[in-house]
Amino acid sequence: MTSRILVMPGDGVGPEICREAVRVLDVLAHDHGLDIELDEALVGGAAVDSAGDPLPEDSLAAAREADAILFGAIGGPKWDSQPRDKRPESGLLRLRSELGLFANLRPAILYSQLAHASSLKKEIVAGLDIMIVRELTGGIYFGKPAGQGTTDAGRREAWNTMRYDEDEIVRIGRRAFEIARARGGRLCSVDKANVLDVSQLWRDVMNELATAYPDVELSHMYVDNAAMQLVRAPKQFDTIVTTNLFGDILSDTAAMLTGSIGMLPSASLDAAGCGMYEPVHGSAPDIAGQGVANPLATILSVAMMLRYTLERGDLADKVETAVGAVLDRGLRTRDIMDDETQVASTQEMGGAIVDMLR
Ligand SMILES: NC(=O)C1=CN([C@@H]2O[C@H](COP(=O)(O)OP(=O)(O)OC[C@H]3O[C@@H](n4cnc5c(N)ncnc54)[C@H](O)[C@@H]3O)[C@@H](O)[C@H]2O)C=CC1
Ligand SMILES: CC(C)CC(=O)C(=O)O
Ligand SMILES: [Mg+2]
Repeated sequence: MTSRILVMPGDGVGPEICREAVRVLDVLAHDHGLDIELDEALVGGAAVDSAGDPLPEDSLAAAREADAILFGAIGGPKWDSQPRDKRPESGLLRLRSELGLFANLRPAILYSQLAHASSLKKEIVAGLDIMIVRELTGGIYFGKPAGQGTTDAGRREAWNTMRYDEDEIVRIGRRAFEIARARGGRLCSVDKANVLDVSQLWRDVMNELATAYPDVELSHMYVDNAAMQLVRAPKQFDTIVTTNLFGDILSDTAAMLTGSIGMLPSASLDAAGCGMYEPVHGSAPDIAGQGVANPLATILSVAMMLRYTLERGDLADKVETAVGAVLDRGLRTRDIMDDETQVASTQEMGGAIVDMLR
C-alpha cells in the first residue's frame, strides 16, 4: 500500500535540509521499492507570510491525512515580534497537539567517526547511545493560564503554567518503559520533585508504573543534576523520560555529545505509532541560505520514519549505514569538520548519502 508522506519544510534551513531528505526518500522509492507518495504543505513563518497563520487549515488537514510527516524547522527573527498565536513556533506546537504526538523520541548516538567533534573527551563519549523520551503535548508549553498583563502596582507581569494530569504521565511513562525494556533495561526519570508539585505527581506515577515493568530498573534524577551528569558521565544513561520543557533542554545538551545538533533526529509519535519526523534543531537563521547546514539529522529522521511508521526497518538500517559510510569517507559539513576531513555543503552531503544508497 502506498504511504502518503507530507513534507513541511518551514523556515530558515528547513527547506535546505528537507530537500536532501526528500532526495533520500526518492532514491529509496526508485531503487529499493519504497512505496510512497509525497506532498508538501506550508507551516511556520512561510505560512504566516502567505496565509497569515503558522498552521493554515489546509496544512493541518493534509497533516491529518498523511501517514507520516517530514518536518524541517520553523521560526526566525523576522517573526519574533508577531503576537504569540501568529509566531511560527505556535504553529508547530499546535501541529503536535492536534495530531496527539505526545511521545518525542530523541536518540543521541555518537558516530565513532565524530568523536573529535564531541564537546567531551573521546573516552567519555565513545559508544554513546542514549534515548531521551520527551513528553511533547503537555507541560508548561501548553498549560493554562498563560499570558501577560500588568500588576495592580503597574508593573508588567507574565505567567505560564506547568500542568500534567496523571493520564498524560501514564501514557508517556508506559511508552518510555517499553522503550527502555527493548534497549538496556534502565530508565531514568528526570524531574524537579524537590520543588515542583507537578514533578512530585510525575515521580509518583512513574513509581506506580514501575511495578508493571519489573525487568526495567527505574531511577529518578533532578533535572539540574541530570544536565550536569549528561556532560560529566553521559554513558550512565540508557533511556531518559522527562517533561516537555526539561526534554527540550536536555536533548540540545545531549546533541553536543554527538558532535553537533545537526546530527540529532527525532520521532514524535501518537498512541498508534504514527508520527512526525524532524531534526532536533531549529531553523538556524545564522546559517540559513548559505548551503552549509548539516542535513544528517533530517536524513536520520527519515530513518526513524522508515522504522517507526513505514515498517521498513531494513531501509532504516540502510540509511543509517550510508551515513556511517559517508562519514568514513571523511565528508563533513562545517559543524562537524576537523583538519583532516573534507568540507561538504548541505547538497554535497545529501548527494553523498544518495550515491551510497543507489
Ligand atoms: N523544531 C523547530 O522547528 C525548532 C525551531 N526553533 C526556532 O528556530 C529559531 C532559531 O533558534 P535557535 O535557538 O538559534 O536554535 P537552532 O537550533 O536553530 O540553532 C542553534 C545553533 O545550532 C546551529 N545549527 C542548527 N541546526 C544546524 C544544522 N543542521 N547544521 C549546522 N548547524 C546547525 C545554528 O547555526 C545555531 O548556531 C528560533 O525561531 C526558534 O524558535 C528552535 C528549535 C526547534
Ligand atoms: C517551538 C519549540 C518548542 C521547538 C523546540 O525547541 C523543540 O521542539 O525542540
Ligand atoms: Mg528545542
